[in-house]
Parts: sequence; C-alpha cells; structure tokens
Amino acid sequence: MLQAPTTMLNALAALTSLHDRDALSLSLCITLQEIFDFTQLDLYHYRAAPLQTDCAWQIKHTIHLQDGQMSQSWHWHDHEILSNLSPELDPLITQALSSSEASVLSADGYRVVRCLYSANQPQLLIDCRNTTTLSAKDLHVLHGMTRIYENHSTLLDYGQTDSLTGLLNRKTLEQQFFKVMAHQKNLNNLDLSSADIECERRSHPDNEVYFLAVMDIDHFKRINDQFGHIYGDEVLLLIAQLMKASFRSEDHLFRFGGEEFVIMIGPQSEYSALQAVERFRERVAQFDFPQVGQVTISIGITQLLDFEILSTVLGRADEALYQAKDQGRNRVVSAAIDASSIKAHSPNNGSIELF
Ligand SMILES: Nc1nc2c(ncn2[C@@H]2O[C@H](COP(=O)(O)OP(=O)(O)OP(=O)(O)O)[C@@H](O)[C@H]2O)c(=O)[nH]1
Repeated sequence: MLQAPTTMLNALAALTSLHDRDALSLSLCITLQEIFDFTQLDLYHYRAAPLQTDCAWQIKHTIHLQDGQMSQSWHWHDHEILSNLSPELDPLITQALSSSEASVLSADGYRVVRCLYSANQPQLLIDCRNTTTLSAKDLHVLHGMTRIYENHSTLLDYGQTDSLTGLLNRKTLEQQFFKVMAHQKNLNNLDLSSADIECERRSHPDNEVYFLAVMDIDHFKRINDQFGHIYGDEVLLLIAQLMKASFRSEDHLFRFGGEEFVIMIGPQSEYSALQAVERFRERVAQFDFPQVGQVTISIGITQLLDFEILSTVLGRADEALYQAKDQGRNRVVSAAIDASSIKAHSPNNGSIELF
C-alpha cells in the first residue's frame, strides 16, 4: 500500500512549500489518498464557534474524496446539529477530539479519524475509510505525515497572525484579497459545467458581492494616555474578540496595524454587509471595557469591484472612514460608488479595466 520513499519525500516537499491554508489542506488530502489509496477520505475544518451561538464548536465539511472523485462543500455547521443530522459522524469524531485519534473496524470496513492541531488548537479532522485496518507501519506513516502538516501549519500561524489579537496580520491581507477577488470573479463568470460553482451560485444570488471595511478605534491615544498602554492593549484584544463573535465564519478579520482593523465581508448583499458592520459598531459602543468604560469605533466600508487592486479598495474605504471621523465618529460611512465604475468593472462589459 505504501509508496516508495522518494514519492513520499516529493509529496512532503510539495506540501511544505504551500503557504495558503486551503491549498495546504487540499494537498494533505490528495497526498494521503495517493499514499494509502483510502476508499474514502473526508476533511473537516474545525473551529471554536462565535460567542453568540450556544454551540461550542462548528465544523465545515470541505473535501470528500471517493473513487478518485473529489467534491467540496463550504458550509459551517454547529457540531451538535451536524451530529444529530448525521449520527454516523459520531462518536468517532467526538472521541478523536478528546484523544486526537479514534478508529473502528466494523462490517463496513475500517475507519480512522484524526484531529490535527495548529498552535495547540484543533484545526482539521481527517476521516479516512479503508476496506481493511491499517498496519502499524501504515499508521506510523499517517502519524508522521499529519505531524509534519501540524508543524508547517503552526509555522504559518506565526507568520500570518497578529500576536496580540490572534487576527490575521496585514501581510496576509493581500493574499486573502487575491483569493476573494478570484472567488468574486468566479461567481460572476460562471462555468455552468462546473457542478461545484453552480451549487455555489445557487447559494449566492447575483446581488451578493464582497465588501471591505476599515475600522479605527476613536480617540485611542486618549485611552493610552489616560489608562496606560496595558489597558490600551486590552482594548485591542477585546475589540478583536468582539469582531470574532460578531462576524460570520466566512468573513476575514485583520489587524491592519496600531488601532486599525480590516474586515473582508461576503459574499453578501449590500444591505446585509452594512447591517453586519452597523451591528458590530453598536456592540462595541455598548460593551463595558474593564477600567476604560465606553469605547467607540468608526468604520468606512466599500464594495469590491472586479479587477481592482487592494490599494484602490483600501483608499476608498479609508476615505469613507475619514468621513465617519469627520462627521463626529462612532458611525459607519459607506463609500459611494457611481454606476459608471460598476459598469466599467462588470465582466459583461467590453471595456474591462485591466492593469
Ligand atoms: N496600546 C497600544 N497602543 C497603540 C498600539 N499601536 C498604536 N497605538 C497607539 O494608538 C494611538 C493612535 O492615535 P491617533 O492616530 O492619534 O488616533 P486616535 O487617538 O485614535 O484618534 P482618532 O483616530 O482621530 O479618533 C497612538 O497613541 C499610538 O501610540 C498598540 O499596539 N498598543
């Protein structure tokens, strides 16, 4: 069953050259499938649920490999709900979460579920099925492969997140922006032969696009001056926690620098995106920050137009943020986009602006 060492070394070299998380987990699945030839392999992303839900964990079924065919799905589910809907997921998944691995041999074959960690947090679940049980040597290789994945993933975490808040850092913004742009263009230029994209289109109507919001804490210098930098840092940390609790799992949250944050929202309608940032602004304004009391934020938000570069979008959101500050702070301003810009960036328009 196991491949030659050079094949495995090449697979590992390819795996550890990747810096994008989705590409990394996809590569892990394909590599494991190639090495072990499992009858079925499923990958689940695993994360702590936002604070407002009662459920402790959410899982997202992302990759399903069977008979050489791969399918992907994107939706987050509360773990408890999913286990009620699909009892066969449990108890192995629950067991794997408490002891990092669980396996069973039944009339249906052999199944091993392994929980993968990044920076000591559960991150992925791989659910492998085989006709027979894996040998001790095969298990040893499986453990080695997943440990290499975990080490590489932990290193990526250090490079891509901000150490104080745990949000994505500024360096990662550009990378995520390209991914989001590519996704938005995919939604606009659909290849109808692709079942996955067709499924995605059904769940994202035409008026749903991505938005970028720039958020800045109001009078943060005063907080530092009055209470000291330690309390200033605590405000930054709590704001980051409120962001994680307020926005959807699919939204991308960044600490852009100092007391400035960026949120990439979508795909959503403009109404929902504005509602999401407005709800977050209110939530911050109502929060009682220890010692400091009330803190407010200002937000500038704009839609992402196809073929734009990051600096253009950031510039527009920043301009809206400036207006929010100018109008008295503690508010959201949406950057006006004139119809001609949308038309100029439309994929159906002959005069697409490329640069
Ligand atoms: N505690 C703490 N303070 C920081 C950090 N990064 C930047 N700052 C402070 O954030 C403050 C930003 O102040 P300003 O740019 O003047 O803006 P502001 O006081 O928030 O005023 P407005 O944006 O106009 O509402 C400065 O005092 C910086 O020293 C950090 O990581 N921790």
